[in-house]
Amino acid sequence: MTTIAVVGAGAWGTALASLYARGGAKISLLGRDPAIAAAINTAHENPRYLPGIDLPPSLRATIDPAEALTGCDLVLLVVPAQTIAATAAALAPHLPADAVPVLCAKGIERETGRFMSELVAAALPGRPIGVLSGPSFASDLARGLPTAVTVAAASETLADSLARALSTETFRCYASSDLRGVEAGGALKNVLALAAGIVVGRGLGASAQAALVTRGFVELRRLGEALGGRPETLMGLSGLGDLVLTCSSPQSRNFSYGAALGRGDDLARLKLAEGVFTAAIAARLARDSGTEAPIIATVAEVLSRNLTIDEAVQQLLARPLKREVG
Ligand SMILES: NC(=O)C1=CN([C@@H]2O[C@H](COP(=O)(O)OP(=O)(O)OC[C@H]3O[C@@H](n4cnc5c(N)ncnc54)[C@H](O)[C@@H]3O)[C@@H](O)[C@H]2O)C=CC1
Ligand SMILES: O=C(CO)COP(=O)(O)O
Repeated sequence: MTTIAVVGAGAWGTALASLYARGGAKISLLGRDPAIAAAINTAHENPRYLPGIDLPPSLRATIDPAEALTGCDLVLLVVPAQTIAATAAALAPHLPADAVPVLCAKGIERETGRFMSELVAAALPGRPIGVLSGPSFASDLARGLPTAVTVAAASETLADSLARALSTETFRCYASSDLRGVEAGGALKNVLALAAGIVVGRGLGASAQAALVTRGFVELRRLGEALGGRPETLMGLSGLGDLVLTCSSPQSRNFSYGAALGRGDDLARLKLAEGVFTAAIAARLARDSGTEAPIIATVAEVLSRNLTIDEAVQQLLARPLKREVG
């Protein structure tokens, strides 16, 4: 049986760990906050990140890396994208030599433009790497609702074996060897979910929302390909699938952040919205690769307060007319 360690006791890490604990797997959950670990172990709830959701009593959380990581075959890294490099480096001394890191964060390092797999390859050299990404809300997964995602690794054999090890009766993992395509889709959809939220929060209507998602997908596909992803991956669960989910539901924190921005609400107390950190670097990668990505560029400008939302809408509508395809 595969022994799994989950690093990060936030919403997604807790949901994944509870899924595997329910399935009877050998699983440990590594957090940072002793109060949250204690609540998971005794009240079987994560009151901060998954309030009101019953966790399996067999799930054990700890804040001790050695306790969580000793003997693990797979280590799921489920911390915010901008902290992945530091987290991987801190884990290195505790990780068994043959443990495979599986990245579950969605983002691009904002200062360098490096993808999560590049950061982890540098911090944990010589290890094969997996990526898990796709349309999957933590609260859905934690409640045992059916969910399907993509699990990628450069080697097809490893991707197949990771997909087998990480699938359960309710969680279906499709294998892929397109690591970059899976990572690009997950990172870019967050920026587009911010845009969809802005459209809804500003009251621009369902027609504008559909146009935004469709043209947003064109950008995700174009830029994803320019960054090395395969078109079929970008049209799959980790690209189109996750874009559709997060651009249409207030359950998405990126969508909600965009909606708050669109309404002019206070942003201070909102939850993690990874797109906020990815937007500017995604816009820069588009510019550097000569890829047309006006929605992504506009989101970056709005977030940095260089454009108001009304100016942004006007600018997008005033772009020269063009053929839809080509
Ligand atoms: N929540 C969801 O439905 C899904 C989230 N994800 C991705 O998973 C990643 C994590 O998201 P969530 O768990 O939802 O976020 P969260 O905000 O619920 O939890 C983040 C966790 O990371 C820890 N953390 C924060 N800063 C840290 C640092 N500097 N070093 C180490 N740990 C740190 C926090 O203590 C917390 O346990 C994100 O990249 C997100 O896009 C992917 C799929 C679904
Ligand atoms: O990635 C997710 C669902 O697949 C979660 O989306 P948010 O981070 O926007 O909540």
